[in-house]
Amino acid sequence: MSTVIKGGTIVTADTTFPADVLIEGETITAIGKNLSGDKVIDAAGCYVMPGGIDPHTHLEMPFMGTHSADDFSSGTKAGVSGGTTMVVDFVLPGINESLIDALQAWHQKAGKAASDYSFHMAITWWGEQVWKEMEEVVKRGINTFKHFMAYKGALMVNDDELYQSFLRCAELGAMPLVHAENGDVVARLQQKYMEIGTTGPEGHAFSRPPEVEGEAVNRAVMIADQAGVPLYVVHVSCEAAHEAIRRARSLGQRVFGEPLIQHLTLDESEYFNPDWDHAARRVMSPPFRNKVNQDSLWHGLAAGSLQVVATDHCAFTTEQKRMGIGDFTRIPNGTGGLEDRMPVLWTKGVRTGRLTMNEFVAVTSSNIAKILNIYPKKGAIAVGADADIVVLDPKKSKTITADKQQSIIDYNVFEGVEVTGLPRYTLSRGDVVFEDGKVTAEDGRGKFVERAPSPPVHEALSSWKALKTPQPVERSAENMPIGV
Ligand SMILES: NC(=O)NCCC(=O)O
Ligand SMILES: [Zn+2]
Ligand SMILES: [Zn+2]
Repeated sequence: MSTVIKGGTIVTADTTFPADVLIEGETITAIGKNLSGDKVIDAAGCYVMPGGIDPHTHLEMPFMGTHSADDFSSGTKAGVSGGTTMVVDFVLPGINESLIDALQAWHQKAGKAASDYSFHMAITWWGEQVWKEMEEVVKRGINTFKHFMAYKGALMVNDDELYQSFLRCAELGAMPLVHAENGDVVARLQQKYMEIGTTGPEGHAFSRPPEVEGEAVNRAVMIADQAGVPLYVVHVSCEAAHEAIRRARSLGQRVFGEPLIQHLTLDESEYFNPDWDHAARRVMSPPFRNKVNQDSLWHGLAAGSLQVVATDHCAFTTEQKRMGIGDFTRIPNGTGGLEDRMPVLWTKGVRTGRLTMNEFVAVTSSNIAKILNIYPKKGAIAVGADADIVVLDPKKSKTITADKQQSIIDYNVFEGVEVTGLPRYTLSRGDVVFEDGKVTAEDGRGKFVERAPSPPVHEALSSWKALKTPQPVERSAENMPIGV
């Protein structure tokens, strides 16, 4: 069966032009004028763009004594409602747990995904077993390893572990990711604010100032440079972190930065709300920042010093958040956003002139597809690409409300925000998975996307580092001290 998307304007990361798109099976097979197919999707007045890729989600993740509430079913359905057709989730092995066992457990959970997915592997502990298993993980289609520089006593790894793991990534053609915050200082600041009686959600923000993030990004950048490996910094929230990335890139280092839609559009005043629930629902790490930091992130997207907009979707219900009444350090960290990332970014970015439509496509799909080495199978409207497509109607509006969302939590951090520019249709590998405001995708239709190691940036950096490695000085006998 073939499908043709007719009458729309194609928007890619590079260009914009009117054309129809023909899909046969799961793949785009032609792009041009006056195409015909068995089934017609009307895209008149719409933009036809690659489906979004959200490279940072935590679905059904065990964390802080509970589990994130959205699973691979509700999470991917939230995604397709907002035009996102692929998520990349984090496999989180327990301490001393085999990476391969943890990977199998995540495959099990992801069995109900309604759209495609892939995984990053987290390095939560270090030892010979981890070093060995990293190779097998790469063979199983994962080319990214995540490191937490925060969450002391739980997920955090130290600098020596980071360096060893980064070296291993360099050998395997994989890329390290970091959650960059100085976990030791955060732990002390948490203690300080609890001791002086700041027990509410605002204490979470006070204990994670931009400086602790900036320091950690600088450290990770230095370690990656010494290990000779590219680096991807997740949830970049402030100028201090952005500045470290910008500087590294200006020095020729291969460093990528990922702001979240939450940090781009919500600010720290949320934590000063007198309603405890309101403030706690917005507790995430790093916390929301002030407007100056927000502006820095927008500028980075426009300038290209930041490349990707993600969500870090890690949703907890109000009841779960209340685990931290009287002690902000126990509020499960995380917020939702999978359904809202694309509409909010279109509304606050493209409609305001902060981003072009092509930049929108770049930061929501194409750039991350290249970084993850799955381009142009994903992240492209091109012959041969998977037919993961969003038909975005720039006139369609809604007011975001938890009552109508796919996510199973009981609130939405974007509650009341009016968005204009919504999917008319979302297609995943040729199937219409969202249409007319309704999700039509079935659980379990999503496929695991394997990602091969050694993307071009990795290869280039390895060659350059090999060329630049300091060499021993060859000394002849007459230049050596005599009789020693
Ligand atoms: N970001 C957050 O607060 N929760 C999810 C885990 C993480 O990414 O740090
Ligand atoms: Zn994180
Ligand atoms: Zn995360």
